[in-house]
Amino acid sequence: MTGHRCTCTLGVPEVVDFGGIGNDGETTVHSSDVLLLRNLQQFGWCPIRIPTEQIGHPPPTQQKILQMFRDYRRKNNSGQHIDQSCTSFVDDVKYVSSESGSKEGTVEPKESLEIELSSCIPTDTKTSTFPLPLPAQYHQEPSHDNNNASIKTWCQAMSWIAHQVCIRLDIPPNTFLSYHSTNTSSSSSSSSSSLDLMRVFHYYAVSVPSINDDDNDTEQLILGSSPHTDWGSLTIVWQDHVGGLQTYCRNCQSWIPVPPPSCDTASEHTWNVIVHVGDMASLVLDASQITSSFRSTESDGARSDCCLEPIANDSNLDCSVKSEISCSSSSWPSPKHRVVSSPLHERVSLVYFAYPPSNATLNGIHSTLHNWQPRHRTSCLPLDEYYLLQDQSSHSDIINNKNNNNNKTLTAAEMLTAIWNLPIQDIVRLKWKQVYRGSNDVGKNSKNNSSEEGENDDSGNDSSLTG
Ligand SMILES: O=C(O)CCC(=O)C(=O)O
Ligand SMILES: [Fe+2]
Repeated sequence: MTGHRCTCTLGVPEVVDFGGIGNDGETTVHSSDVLLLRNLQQFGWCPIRIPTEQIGHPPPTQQKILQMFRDYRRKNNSGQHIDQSCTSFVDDVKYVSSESGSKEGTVEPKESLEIELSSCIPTDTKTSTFPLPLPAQYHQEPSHDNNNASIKTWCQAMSWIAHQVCIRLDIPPNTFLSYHSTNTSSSSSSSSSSLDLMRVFHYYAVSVPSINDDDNDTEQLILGSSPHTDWGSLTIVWQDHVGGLQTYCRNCQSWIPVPPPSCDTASEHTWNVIVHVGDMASLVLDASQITSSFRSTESDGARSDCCLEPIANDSNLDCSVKSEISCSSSSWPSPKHRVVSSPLHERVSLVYFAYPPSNATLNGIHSTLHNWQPRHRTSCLPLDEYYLLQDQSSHSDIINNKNNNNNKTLTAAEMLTAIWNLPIQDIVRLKWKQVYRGSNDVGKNSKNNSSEEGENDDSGNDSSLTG
């Protein structure tokens, strides 16, 4: 499998253990929180270990997820894997048989199940809650005919983890994550339904016959997920022991495997997850404010090893130039990542995509987090690196003029300006339109859209990014 150890000075982020002693998660900042902060600032991702007893439900197993997919395929009367693109619902869970995330439109050899967080909230939670209740609600022993309940439990657990990350970093509520509201159907402007969703992936084992036997050096890579950054605020990934998730090290310009849990550590006693910084968080972040909250209790002995670099105050320095100099200081990069399919082993993962409140804007979140103008942000990641700011439509979509009404391609900087004051929900809807192919489906909220608005993705109601 391609990918090797990162040889540059950055190394890889150390695992953060949420089970450390004295963790009250509220007032005291502990060394594990400092490590979490440093990892996200420096690498844009961080492996986290959480004792199952904190979550109240064991992590999934590969076996359980594979059985689940067999069940859903049977329900969909489809024994097929890759050939035909289809989406269908079993209650709240959407089955997606194939998709593509690349501009080339290549079908990625995987299938997925998708659930929106708003479908997973216990019905007795009528008011907004923060953090979300632990998934005790679904604590019943999962059985084969109870797949949806298991998926909801996992989604709630992943959501809880995302909230814990924010609490530990002292990130203000309703910036990276929304207070939860069950009120998804309300059109009241004061209520903001959560856009968060979880996807369960099954990556097929795919091998490509070698064209030239002598050509041993040429590795045939099959990508279960093409290179991308995540659009939202935070992503939480649980992967099985097979591995295949890789992160691009912009420093040494190579793909680095994100170590999967070994069979030993992949026990029911521990959730091993990865947290990724998403594009929206990366774009709005002023690290200095959060860093300063860590500095304010410098006398705390547990934090004596805290040596966070102050954010560079050369904020007028051109971003791309800064990235040439160093991406190792507090920049909260949105990590580019991909999934390489194994020729031998099936792989499963849970991926929880967290978004800011749906009616927030990047501008508003930015103001809450700090008082800068966007062009003065200190992030050293060049704007071209954000997939949120790229048109990810396949070439054929662009040629067919489906997504780009006047054929004008915006630069990343123009795109940032175009989306800066848009409600997050409009940005997300536009992004899903770019990557979902093979059906009229518009991805997230498609079910809600069709029932509420009675129209498909050609709706004229969407904001346009085409200037
Ligand atoms: O399956 C994984 O490990 C990651 C998938 C991913 O990056 C994504 O769907 O955005
Ligand atoms: Fe991703």
